Amino acid sequence: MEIIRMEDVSVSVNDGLRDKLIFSGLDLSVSKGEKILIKGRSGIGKTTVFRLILGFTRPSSGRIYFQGKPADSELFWDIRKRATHISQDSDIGEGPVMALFEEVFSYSANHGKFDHDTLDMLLTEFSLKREVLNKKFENLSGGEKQRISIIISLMTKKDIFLLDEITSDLDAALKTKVVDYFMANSEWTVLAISHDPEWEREGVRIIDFENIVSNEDSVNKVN
Ligand SMILES: Nc1ncnc2c1ncn2[C@@H]1O[C@H](COP(=O)(O)OP(=O)(O)OP(=O)(O)O)[C@@H](O)[C@H]1O
Repeated sequence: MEIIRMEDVSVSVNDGLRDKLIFSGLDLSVSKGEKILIKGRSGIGKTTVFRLILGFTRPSSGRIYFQGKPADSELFWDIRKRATHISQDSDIGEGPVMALFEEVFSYSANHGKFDHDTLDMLLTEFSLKREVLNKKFENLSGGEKQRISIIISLMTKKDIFLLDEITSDLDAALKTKVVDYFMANSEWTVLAISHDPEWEREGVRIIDFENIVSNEDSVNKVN
């Protein structure tokens, strides 16, 4: 079943001086349960695709459908209820890690989703000791921050995962564990932006962003 469809989508942003085209001509179809790896050079617009899916960036032209329906403000709310975005910026908070969990799970959208057993299971799964919960988030290593972000995201019980470079600071064994975890659930739809070859697994659709959009650079190259 197709859950997300983009047709001929262009995105422009105003950088304060002028409207700048980020890309145009994006066609993308995502089926439920699919695992997709998005590759492409820095700045080409990969994260922008996640923002389009969540409705935080609107297309300047083209169409977005969610389960066959044209996406409007109401539908973007439905998507946000089902989707979790782990940002490339792993600095998601300050203060004790446990307080961060308490804060995230106090939001009305996440009410009732916190449970200690799942947290313990996920800490073990990703090789974190329970003591990490008492440490200040800002003092954790990059890899620890990434794993805490992953755990928070998993505990919100969503089924669409938008993962932006979530394994960049992990060692090889942990990269494998994280990718294994996201691959194992056939119900989850996973879109991962990554430069890690670890994501290039059998069954993963690899999209080279460079090949599916046009942008000013590619126009310049042609001319
Ligand atoms: N709100 C905005 N205002 C101005 N420029 C923006 C805005 N949002 C995105 N951009 C620009 O659009 C381009 C694409 O950004 P995006 O984050 O999608 O790229 P990316 O492919 O994910 O890059 P990276 O791999 O470095 O994360 C960049 O040049 C970025 O500076």
